[in-house]
Amino acid sequence: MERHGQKVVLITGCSSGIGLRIAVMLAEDEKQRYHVIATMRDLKRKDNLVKAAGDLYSKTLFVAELDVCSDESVKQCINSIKDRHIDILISNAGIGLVGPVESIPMDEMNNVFETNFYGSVRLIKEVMPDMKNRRAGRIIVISSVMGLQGVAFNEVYAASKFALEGFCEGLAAQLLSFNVTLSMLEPGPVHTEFELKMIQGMKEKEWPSVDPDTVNYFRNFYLPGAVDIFEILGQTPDHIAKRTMSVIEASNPHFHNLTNPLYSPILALKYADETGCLSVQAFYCMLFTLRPLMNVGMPVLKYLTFGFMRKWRISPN
Ligand SMILES: NC(=O)C1=CN([C@@H]2O[C@H](COP(=O)(O)OP(=O)(O)OC[C@H]3O[C@@H](n4cnc5c(N)ncnc54)[C@H](OP(=O)(O)O)[C@@H]3O)[C@@H](O)[C@H]2O)C=CC1
Ligand SMILES: CC1=C(/C=C/C(C)=C/C=C/C(C)=C/C=O)C(C)(C)CCC1
Repeated sequence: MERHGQKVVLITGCSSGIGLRIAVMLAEDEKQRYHVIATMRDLKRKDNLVKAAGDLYSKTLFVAELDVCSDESVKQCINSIKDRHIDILISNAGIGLVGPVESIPMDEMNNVFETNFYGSVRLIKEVMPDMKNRRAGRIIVISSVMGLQGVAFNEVYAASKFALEGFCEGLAAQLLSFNVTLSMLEPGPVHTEFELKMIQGMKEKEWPSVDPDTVNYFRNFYLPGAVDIFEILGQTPDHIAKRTMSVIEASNPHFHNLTNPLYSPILALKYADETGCLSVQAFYCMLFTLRPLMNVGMPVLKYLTFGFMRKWRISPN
């Protein structure tokens, strides 16, 4: 187990998607600068990762069990690492939740917060004191554009990522005095199992306790819109992994790291108008009246964004 001179990186949620790709990309580093501890809550799901790592498995990439929802599992995993020494922590594990709010049981909402918000907090709390002591370390949190901008029918997921953004914004300032950097990655749509669960899994679902208008808006407006957004803006896990690598390698990493410039016009609406009316109205129009235009492509979305800004007499700068 070669570790000498290598940076120890711990990543959560590596059984699939973004976590898997980040783990493999770091393990493949030509200069072998990273000792990657790729964790997952269920080791029975490690086959895809092991296959993707190939010869690097047990050389630069190691697999360990870690469930971000369990104090015991987090402690056990961190205690199993030599001197508990982690140079780079990548908090990636997360789950989505889509659908009309009135149909979602409170325990499902709790589970999203327990995983996306408390899962990252639990991990950071366990690793940060050692980083502070050593006056060195890097923490990267995979947030989402939905941590900066709410999206209809994703209210609870967005709330969990907003919570994470708020928590980390405070912490990032505190950590600077300990020479520890904290950076958020805010991807837009990425083609992973997450997409399948958030879109495909929703198509056949019944909503017996929800009024027919809301079901109609969800099925016939939101879902086709989300399909378009994934088609037009969707990135690959490889793209997110490359961006993560550049944050790791930056001498002064940024706090926010939006991975998808095509999503920027949507976010610009929010920052252009402090009353919030512009983005709420624009989202309303994009969802209910203008969605068919979106599959003409992103230039249309950009045009619409600036159109709204002109209408509201707001300058883009
Ligand atoms: N895909 C997208 O469009 C976007 C995703 N993101 C964020 O990216 C991150 C990764 O998602 P992505 O790769 O797309 O989706 P995947 O569903 O492919 O991966 C999610 C990973 O998180 C793991 N996970 C879930 N719960 C736990 C837990 N309690 N403990 C440890 N691991 C857990 C899953 O493990 P298991 O296999 O056991 O379920 C899986 O490995 C998430 O935080 C997500 O919110 C952000 C923006 C866009
Ligand atoms: C932008 C936009 C929409 C959908 C956005 C989606 C679906 C974004 C998904 C982001 C993801 C998956 C982030 C993960 O963390 C709507 C509602 C169709 C209305 C028109 C504008």
